[in-house]
Amino acid sequence: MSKQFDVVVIGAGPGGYIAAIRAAQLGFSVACVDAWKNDKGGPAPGGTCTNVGCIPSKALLQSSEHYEHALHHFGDHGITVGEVKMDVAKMVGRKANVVKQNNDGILYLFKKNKVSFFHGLASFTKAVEGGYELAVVGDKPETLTAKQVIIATGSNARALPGTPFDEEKVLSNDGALRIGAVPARLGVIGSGVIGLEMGSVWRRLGAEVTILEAMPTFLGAADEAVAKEALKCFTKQGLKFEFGVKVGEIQTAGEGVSIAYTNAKGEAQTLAVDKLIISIGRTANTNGLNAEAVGLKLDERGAIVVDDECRTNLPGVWAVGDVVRGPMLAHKAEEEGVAVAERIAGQHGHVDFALVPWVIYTSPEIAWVGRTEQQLKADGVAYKAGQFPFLANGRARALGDTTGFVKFLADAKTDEILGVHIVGPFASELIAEACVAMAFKASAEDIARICHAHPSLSESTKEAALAVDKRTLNF
Ligand SMILES: Cc1cc2nc3c(=O)[nH]c(=O)nc-3n(C[C@H](O)[C@H](O)[C@H](O)COP(=O)(O)OP(=O)(O)OC[C@H]3O[C@@H](n4cnc5c(N)ncnc54)[C@H](O)[C@@H]3O)c2cc1C
Ligand SMILES: NC(=O)c1ccc[n+]([C@@H]2O[C@H](COP(=O)([O-])OP(=O)(O)OC[C@H]3O[C@@H](n4cnc5c(N)ncnc54)[C@H](O)[C@@H]3O)[C@@H](O)[C@H]2O)c1
Repeated sequence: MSKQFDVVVIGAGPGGYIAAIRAAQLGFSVACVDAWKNDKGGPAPGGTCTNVGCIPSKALLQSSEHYEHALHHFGDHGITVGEVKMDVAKMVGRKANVVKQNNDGILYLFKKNKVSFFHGLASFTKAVEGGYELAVVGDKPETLTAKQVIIATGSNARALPGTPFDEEKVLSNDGALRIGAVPARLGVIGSGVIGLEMGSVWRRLGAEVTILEAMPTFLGAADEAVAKEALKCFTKQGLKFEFGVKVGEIQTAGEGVSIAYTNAKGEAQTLAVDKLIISIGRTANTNGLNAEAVGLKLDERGAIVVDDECRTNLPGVWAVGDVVRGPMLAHKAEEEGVAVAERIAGQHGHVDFALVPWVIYTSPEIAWVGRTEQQLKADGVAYKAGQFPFLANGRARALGDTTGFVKFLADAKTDEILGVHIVGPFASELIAEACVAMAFKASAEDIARICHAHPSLSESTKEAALAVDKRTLNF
């Protein structure tokens, strides 16, 4: 006997669990099915983000940053500590607890919002009158029928051809978060977000980290000035980069890992490391959905084809998050999940893809929203730029972190803010003001006229807005 719901959500990552909660808030009967298993085989809702992504990576970044401060920066504050040691097992255990708190939090939210949760793999069996039938294979097999289906099945790490992840020596994001002891030499392929965040964690803990990147330049999606400043800082910290490389054979026989590659000059090189993280992007995950049973359309890269409003080619079937086009970010998945639930309810769900912020949680942090200077040039937009360094900010000096700057880009004629780019302390938090301002189509002058608390890092945002009109007060 099948269990009937108005809405069945497949996947309980940030896209899925948020869509399920919003749909329940709107009065629908909702089920959410998720296959993720914790170490004991039990449910672990939250998807990649909670289990092997956003949350655990930030837990390790925090622990390793504390360690680095104790080693190198406490002395500046007059603090002497005894021998500083890192218990990696304890750090990883703390991370596991943080993850579990988030898993439990989602189960609690499902209960609170009366979302029925099923632990298992959901697949389409057939289209039925007014909806779809789905099979759940898991602890307890179930058959569900749904008038509307929201697919939020996320993504998987992309492997290099011929080099599968063994999670012992060749690590995806999953293995990179579970390393049990600091490797003496860590290799990373790909200088994107995961490479920088995970490379930073293990570098702080004492590994010699070498990052091999195929592109000739660093962080092509970021504003060039930000990328330049960040690269300078990371290099000073000891991360080693090689750009413009072509990775060849990777050997794991014997001790460690050996990576053959050609450098930017075309010279054959070999990198020998103890562990290797491969972070070269992710691919949409539709494994196990049985898309063929209902004729769900995928693109050539395996992502579900959707329109701007997350509608698939099938009536009543929607898809959100990493499994569809667009940036693979948790907050983008969440926004799409909310918008889809609202559209199902006949409301005007809306996501402004131009205003999805990016944050890289390194030290310095990197954050931006809107267009970069190079994009504005390419688009032929006349703009004004204003920049303010944290070096001139009193709070940053008191914190002991004066790296980086805030940069504003505003329309030359109307002064509307077109992009805000931050590299420096708490960029992840500061960027929210720029998101709000841009959502309300604020001008740089609007920000410049707003009273910001003193002393605060956010004064640098105001000063960068003033700099657009060449009238900074503290620089
Ligand atoms: C190391 C790392 C760090 C990251 N850090 C950040 C960050 O700081 N900020 C940020 O915004 N983004 C970050 N991301 C990206 C973020 O994790 C993803 O964008 C986000 O998780 C996508 O959410 P989603 O709901 O689309 O999919 P996912 O979170 O991948 O969830 C999909 C869920 O669906 C389940 N599933 C799949 N198929 C089925 C099926 N057939 N039946 C049942 N269940 C199924 C999966 O088991 C999984 O639980 C990070 C990613 C990684 C790898
Ligand atoms: N803070 C965050 O928001 C955060 C953190 C981690 C991950 N994520 C998400 O997860 C996604 C995946 O992260 P990622 O770091 O794997 O991907 P990425 O797209 O950020 O970076 C991949 C990098 O690998 C390089 N590359 C690709 N193929 C290569 C090859 N064969 N040899 C050498 N270099 C190669 C690319 O040029 C690129 O610089 C991110 O795009 C992001 O959406 C977000």
